[in-house]
Amino acid sequence: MHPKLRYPGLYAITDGPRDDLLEAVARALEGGARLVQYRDKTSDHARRHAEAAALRQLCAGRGVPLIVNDDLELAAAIGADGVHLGEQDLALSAARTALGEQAIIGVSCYDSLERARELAAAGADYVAFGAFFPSPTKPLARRAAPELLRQSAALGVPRVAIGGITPDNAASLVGAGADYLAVISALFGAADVRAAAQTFTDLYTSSGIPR
Ligand SMILES: Cc1ncc(COP(=O)(O)OP(=O)(O)O)c(N)n1
Ligand SMILES: Cc1ncsc1CCOP(=O)(O)O
Ligand SMILES: [Mg+2]
Repeated sequence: MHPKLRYPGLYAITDGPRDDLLEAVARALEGGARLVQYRDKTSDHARRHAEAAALRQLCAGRGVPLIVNDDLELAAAIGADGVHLGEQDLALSAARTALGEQAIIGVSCYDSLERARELAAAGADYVAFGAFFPSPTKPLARRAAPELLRQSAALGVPRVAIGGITPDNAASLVGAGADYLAVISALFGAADVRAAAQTFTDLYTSSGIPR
């Protein structure tokens, strides 16, 4: 297990571009977010670099890892803790070579236990499944069943759940074994980001589930 992935909980994924990005992430951290992912699908390189660098500083000050979505070069340039890769992104082996052994490399496995087994064996630091629910951010995302979380318990790496997760449906995923709840809209779209984060965090601190 990667030493920086010892603490399960909320995995806050950004929904930018937005003017108050740093402020919003600061609130998510106050609400207990354990991991942050910078996810910005635009091609404004200068803004993306500046935002990612500022987030790195913010997260490092709280001892929370910052992961960059898709963009290995940006992750390396700002000294991020790691990168998240999907099936359309570069290969795990290329990212490992570029970022080194200490980097957190997470991979999307969608609804595939087979892909999770393969990538965990190849050195992925966490595997992500989903979408578990209809996602406002990615309406066409492939769907996965909570059973997958139970079936993947023996993989030996943390399992992340993503897709349409809200305070109302998250408990079932925690109960099925999700080590992290990756949330975009129900977190950064909330009127009170800190309170929303705290609600997800409380599912771990009050669940009594040993982690
Ligand atoms: C934690 C986490 N899980 C899944 C994804 C999705 O990755 P991907 O399939 O590459 O899709 P995009 O996010 O790049 O649109 C993720 N980013 N983070
Ligand atoms: C990136 C991604 N991959 C599967 S669903 C999703 C988006 C999750 O966002 P939301 O929490 O708003 O459903
Ligand atoms: Mg991707």
